[in-house]
Amino acid sequence: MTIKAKPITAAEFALYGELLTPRDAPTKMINAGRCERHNALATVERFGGEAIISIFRSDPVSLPYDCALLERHPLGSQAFVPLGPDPWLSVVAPDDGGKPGTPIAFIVPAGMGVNLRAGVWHGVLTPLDRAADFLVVDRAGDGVNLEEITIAPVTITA
Ligand SMILES: NC(=O)N[C@@H](O)C(=O)O
Ligand code: NI
Repeated sequence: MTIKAKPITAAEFALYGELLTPRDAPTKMINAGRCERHNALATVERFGGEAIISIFRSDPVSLPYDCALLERHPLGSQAFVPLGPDPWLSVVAPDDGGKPGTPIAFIVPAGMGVNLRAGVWHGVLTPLDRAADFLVVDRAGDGVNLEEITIAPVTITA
């Protein structure tokens, strides 16, 4: 199967999570009016455990990219915020009776993050073309919070 990567939109991503990017208008001004607070773009879901903040320093992939490994975190959400200047690839898939359905590949613009809600099938982190660092907020603690599945490779094209 081949799928074409498409620009991410809040509406199309809404089934899977939220976009982490400033809104059209700030929630409020803070710091004596010098700073816009774009508040609560997403919430950190966790079932037990605690929310942690990590940095993922990842090698890149390039398009066309054969995606064969999907995963989900049933006990917590997972947010990725790029620390570098490049666009990146976010692959998600609907749940189809406990298995991933047809994946969807989104191109996320430079500087924009995403929050994946708990239990959402996704491809592991995929910077595009250049290695990149991401700030990651997710859940650590007891229980199995990583379910991986190998699928028939899906070729993701530009
Ligand atoms: N396994 C891990 O920490 N990373 C994945 O969850 C990922 O989505 O990249
Ligand atoms: Ni993950």
